[in-house]
Amino acid sequence: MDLESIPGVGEKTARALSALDDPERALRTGDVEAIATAPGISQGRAARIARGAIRLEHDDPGGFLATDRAREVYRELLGLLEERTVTDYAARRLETIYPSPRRSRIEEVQEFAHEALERDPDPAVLDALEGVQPLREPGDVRVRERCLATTDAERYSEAREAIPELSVEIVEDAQGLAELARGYATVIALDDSFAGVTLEGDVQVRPDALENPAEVVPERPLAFFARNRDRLQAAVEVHRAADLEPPCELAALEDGLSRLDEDGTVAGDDELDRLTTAVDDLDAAASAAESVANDHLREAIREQDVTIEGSDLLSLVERGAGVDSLLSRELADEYAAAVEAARDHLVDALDLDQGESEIARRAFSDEPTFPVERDEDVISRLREELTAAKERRAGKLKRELAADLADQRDGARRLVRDALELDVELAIARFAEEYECVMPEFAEPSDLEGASDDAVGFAIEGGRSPLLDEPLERIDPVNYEVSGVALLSGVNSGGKTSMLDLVASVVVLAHMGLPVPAERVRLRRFDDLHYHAKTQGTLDAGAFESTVREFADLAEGGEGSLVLVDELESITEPGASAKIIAGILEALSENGATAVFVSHLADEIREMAEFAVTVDGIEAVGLVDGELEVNRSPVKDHLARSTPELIVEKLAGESRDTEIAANGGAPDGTADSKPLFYDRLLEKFE
Ligand SMILES: Nc1ncnc2c1ncn2[C@@H]1O[C@H](COP(=O)(O)OP(=O)(O)OP(=O)(O)O)[C@@H](O)[C@H]1O
Repeated sequence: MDLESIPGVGEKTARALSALDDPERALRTGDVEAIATAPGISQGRAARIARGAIRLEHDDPGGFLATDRAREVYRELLGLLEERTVTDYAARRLETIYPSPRRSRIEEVQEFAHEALERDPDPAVLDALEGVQPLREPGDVRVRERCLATTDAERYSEAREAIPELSVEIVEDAQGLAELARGYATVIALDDSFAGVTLEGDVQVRPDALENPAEVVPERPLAFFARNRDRLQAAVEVHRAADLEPPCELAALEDGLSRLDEDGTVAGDDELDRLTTAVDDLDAAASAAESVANDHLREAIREQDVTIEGSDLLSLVERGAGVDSLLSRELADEYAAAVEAARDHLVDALDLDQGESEIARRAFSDEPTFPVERDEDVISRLREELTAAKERRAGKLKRELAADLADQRDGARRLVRDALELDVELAIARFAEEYECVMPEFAEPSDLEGASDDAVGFAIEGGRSPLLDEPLERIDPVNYEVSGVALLSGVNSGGKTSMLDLVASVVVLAHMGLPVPAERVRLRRFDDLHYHAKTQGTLDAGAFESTVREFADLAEGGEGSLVLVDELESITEPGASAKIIAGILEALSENGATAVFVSHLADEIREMAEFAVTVDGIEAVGLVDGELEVNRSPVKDHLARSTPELIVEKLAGESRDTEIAANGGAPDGTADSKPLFYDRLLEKFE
């Protein structure tokens, strides 16, 4: 894919994108999180780039949302969908779903949405999703106890490049290797020439090391799993809770993860734990062993009566001998017992094996001294021995675990991706469930050929606007169908604006490829949506001029457009408004656009227009306790009575009833002049 051909992607961004692991996959699947890992690309920009790539793929000219209000409606709908995601990934991914005029794009998302509607937003799945996040690449791994060695300068550079986790050292000869082995637990020699050389310490000759980095640094593959352990675990739980088909063997992955600590070390191995504890506790255990011996000896000396002949004492003193000699002469057995207790303590406390015990026992000499002291050299040797054993064990376990997990890496990536995609699907499923949505039916132009008279613009049955603040059960489902151009009249607060919001929401969601909040919706595929909200107050001359200009553009290219306009008359004086609106409607009608204009001047506009413009009406069916009772579904071809007319009608009716009551049953027209007045007003409305 030529990245620069994506709308909105210039040379610099293309370069940033090509730094991604698999830019095409990220763009094709709308993986905003992955795109946003490219240098200098924010999440918002990543979503725009993903939308650009989709537009390129579907040859979509863009610009479906042609006005501010249309864009606002899209944002609000997107907000409602995003509210229903658990992960940030899903929220960002939803931003790549936008209204498109292209059939191929709509059908692509529809296919996804159909699958989404099959999903069950089980709370256990939503809970498990809380822990899922896109996988992180492990940071720099440094392994200090192992090094690579070579005599060759070229090989040295190669090694540094291939295995940056380890130090690489240049050596002259086997002597150099031996020196290195003193500083590192393991030395890996890269040159063939060292084959057969035997040296003290763990020195391995592996000329193939650079080709098998995972064997030399199992820490590398393990770091990926260690860094992402909790995320992977959460993704496993999502698959279980949602009963999803897993892309890898869950039990094997879980087993591998359970053997891994977050810092990349292998967990749950008794031998490694024993060695680690022994190294950590060595000093403390040696001190405790000394105390055991000294307490023992002190006790023994205290209880012993030491009898010594004068001549012996004299010879001892003359030889300058100390109490040690006395100990060896008089308390040899007690001393031997005390030292034995110290040795046993050290071996037991550190849980040493036979070879280690042999070294440990030498830490306390048979030569009597008081107080008893450990031999530091022996303790150091023991420490080296234990540390080397620990490293060997850890290395072996890491290599085994890395080999077990190596095959799981791709599966693990899929596992997390599938879990995150499920969140996107569940958000759509929850939206559809909460707003009782259905998939809309698109009437393709071919379906309409030869049937242009009853060609549908849109037809909504039982629709409920998701933009209304009311809870769903308080919203009356409405029906409305328009083909061509229509005026929508109606009582104040009858729901005209809400109707336009509903039409816009349904059309936007349908062109996103998503389900719509209605019992049934049929519509044609539109090229763009021009939704003009009600302007607050009269526009000044400049703003008025620019609005008229906008409509001039519309009048030029309205075929395929859906135009929704709310009370355009407020832009100027009523008389002028009616004329302008009539002119706009004529042009739109000639161009074959679909349009709904909400207006209180429907009657006047109809008179001005040079074609038979349809006027639909949202009517009050009566007044209940001073409140209008409204039939919120517009009546086709029917100018709705205005609220004042309804009130006058009500007053006329009431005063007639009062008169009848006063005259004992029949109105005579003499008792009161009010009914006459109300009737006169009513006549004006006819
Ligand atoms: N379908 C519906 N079900 C329930 N309530 C609704 C419905 N449609 C509108 N309403 C309620 O009626 C109120 C007024 O609606 P809306 O603003 O759409 O009326 P309007 O006819 O455009 O009013 P105006 O003539 O003053 O511009 C809304 O705030 C909403 O609470």
